[in-house]
Amino acid sequence: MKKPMLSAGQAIQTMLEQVDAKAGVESVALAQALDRVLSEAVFSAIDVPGYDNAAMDGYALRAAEVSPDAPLTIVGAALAGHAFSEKVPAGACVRITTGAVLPADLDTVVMQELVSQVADRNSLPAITCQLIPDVGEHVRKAGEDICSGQLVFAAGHKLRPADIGLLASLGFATVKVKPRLKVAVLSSGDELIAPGDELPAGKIYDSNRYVIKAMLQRLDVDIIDLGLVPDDPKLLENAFQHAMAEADVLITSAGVSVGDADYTRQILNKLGQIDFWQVAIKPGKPFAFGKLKQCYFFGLPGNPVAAVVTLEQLVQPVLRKLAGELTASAPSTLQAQTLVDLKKQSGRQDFQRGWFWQDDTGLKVKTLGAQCSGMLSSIANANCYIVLAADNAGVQSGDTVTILPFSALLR
Ligand SMILES: Nc1nc2c(c(=O)[nH]1)N[C@H]1C(S)=C(S)[C@@H](COP(=O)(O)OP(=O)(O)OC[C@H]3O[C@@H](n4cnc5c(N)ncnc54)[C@H](O)[C@@H]3O)O[C@H]1N2
Ligand code: MOO
Repeated sequence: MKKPMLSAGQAIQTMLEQVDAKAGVESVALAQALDRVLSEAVFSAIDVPGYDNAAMDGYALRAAEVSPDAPLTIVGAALAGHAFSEKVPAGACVRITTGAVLPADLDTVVMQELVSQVADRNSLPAITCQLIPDVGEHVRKAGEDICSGQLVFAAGHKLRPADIGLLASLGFATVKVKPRLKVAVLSSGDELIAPGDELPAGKIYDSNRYVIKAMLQRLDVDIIDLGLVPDDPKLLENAFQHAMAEADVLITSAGVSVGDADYTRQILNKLGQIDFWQVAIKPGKPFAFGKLKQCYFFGLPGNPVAAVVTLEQLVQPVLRKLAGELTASAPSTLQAQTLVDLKKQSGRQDFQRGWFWQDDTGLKVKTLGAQCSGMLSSIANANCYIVLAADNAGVQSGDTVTILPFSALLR
């Protein structure tokens, strides 16, 4: 009996169970660490801030000494980078700027806008406060952001821009990260012509390799471009051997369906193994996963939209695990009202391309023209998928549908 096709969830689960994060550690300069995945947990060696300091420009004083009738004599100034280290006598205060060390024995900062400049009984410059402050007001306490010894990031965290700033604030000049994945990419098909070349009749431009590489750039992997490979089993096998020697992953497009020139499966069987080659999604049914010894193989369908959808939905979570990223939670779906009818044949989970927006009554979504899996414009003009379950038989305008906003790979 024919084996039932895997659902998208089952396919992802099957692949995730079979892959382990790439081994190895690299030390990189912090300025080069954006989008890299931490290979070990990061703990802070210092308190941030390192000392009690002013959160406002104004006057540092003892809150208990503030009274409208008792001017506080200004005995000095504490500036950011220049502490006031003398003793502050009773009845006195210190001019202070934002970020300056709070002088010892003082507990509060009053904003300069809330004081009046006066003279004390010896005609020295002094202030009175218009309001009685709370103790500790406008003081940033040592360690209130991060304490020495605190876990800052777990191993597997992918560094975002603010994380780089945080690591700099903790004094890290370098960080230990996982090595980047090496991903080989090829397009196969005798009908393909490189963009820029003349287009003879009956040929098309290779778009898959370009969209695949662009999406992979968002994942911060090293790309090995194996180019355009014609439907020639020997040349395809050579390209696969090249990937096996140099890459952690090979991503191909086309050649995994049932066409006469679909050699990919034969070569995979010869050089490695195929785990599965069909998934019950539309577009994207002819999707193959396998192994070429140490190199993982993802065979994307040739139809351009199917290639994009399978790379984003099925391959992305596996690449993230291979890159050592912490297992991410399932992508967040939203509910929206469709403003168009949606046709659907039952059998496969459908990823229709849609455009969603918010209006006064909630989230709305519509499709933009035909949903053919050969039409890249359907995805280039979209910002989400409308996800219809395998057993859904169509949706009417006004119904509520599940949408999945595009992930970072497509934004
Ligand atoms: N009898 C059947 N025919 C097809 C089936 C099926 O189940 N039974 N599945 C269809 C589906 S679904 C898809 S998707 C395609 C995928 O087939 P392949 O992955 O083997 O790819 P090809 O047949 O070589 O190409 C399909 C289509 O995509 C164009 N293409 C291929 N590579 C590129 C590229 N790099 N850039 C732009 N466009 C590309 C190619 O010219 C074809 O038009 O099979 C269906 N057929
Ligand atoms: O994957 Mo195919 O593109 O479903 O039509």
